[in-house]
Amino acid sequence: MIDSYAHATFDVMYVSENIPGPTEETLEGSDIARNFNSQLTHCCTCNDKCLQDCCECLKISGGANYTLIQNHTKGVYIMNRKNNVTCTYPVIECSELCRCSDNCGNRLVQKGPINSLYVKPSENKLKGLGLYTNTYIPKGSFICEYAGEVLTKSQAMSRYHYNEKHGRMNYIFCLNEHVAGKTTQMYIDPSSFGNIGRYINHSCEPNCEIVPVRFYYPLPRLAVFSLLDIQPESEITFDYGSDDINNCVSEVTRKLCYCSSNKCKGFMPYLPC
Ligand SMILES: C[S@@+](CC[C@H](N)C(=O)[O-])C[C@H]1O[C@@H](n2cnc3c(N)ncnc32)[C@H](O)[C@@H]1O
Repeated sequence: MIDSYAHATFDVMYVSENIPGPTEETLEGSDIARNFNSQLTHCCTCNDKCLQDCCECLKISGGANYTLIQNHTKGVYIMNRKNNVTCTYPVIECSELCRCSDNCGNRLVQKGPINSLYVKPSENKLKGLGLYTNTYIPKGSFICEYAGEVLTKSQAMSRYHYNEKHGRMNYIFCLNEHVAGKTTQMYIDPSSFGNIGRYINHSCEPNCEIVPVRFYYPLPRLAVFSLLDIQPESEITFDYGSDDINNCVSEVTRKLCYCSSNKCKGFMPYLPC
């Protein structure tokens, strides 16, 4: 994958995609590993371009994943699926394991992030840094991954409490993956190993969402897709708690949200405990 944002800093090791966190010899650790392995090795035998009716990767995904739209300069692939479909089927892209060509329309996230992103302090300094775009992004576009270490719940909770105790920002994202009637929960932490997506702030009225996408290897990718047309110089945001998993904590302990949307709920979502 080409990721032109890759760079080294003294406190963050840049990784373009999710990496496994520390091994955990527990039931939870082996459950997550089993789930990952069961997702491995999907591939198709299409000759060139993949079509919905015969491509195995598209069949598992419940239909076409992406659609090519044309504008006057170039074609752009956008997400083709409604939210309820995304929840029921995993998004599986074609990959090196498949026989189809590299130009197959079912390869998007693996081509890497768009190249218009930059990091700067947010308008409200209390949010810290934020991720911005210097070009227009059409609705449905893939922007970048939110990549870091994949952790079990107990690992995530212990890091979360450590961050709280030491007044450090929390980067851990809880992914609820709903596939075939089963929900798998996993935690992604880009604080020490992360990519450009680690700078995306929360908004109660976001312009992006996270979609789990798989190709080639079993860890899911957290792909950030635009929910709206995004204008140049806008901040990229998603809702950290869109599954409404946050009602188990009293409001006293919750952090204030500075997203400045008219629909702001006042508090940041909280990790499920
Ligand atoms: C994934 S990081 C985002 C990048 C971070 N702002 C930075 O400077 O590196 C998440 C952290 O950013 C801050 N943050 C993100 N969205 C926020 C919001 N809407 N209101 C207040 N703080 C926010 C919180 O400290 C949160 O723990």
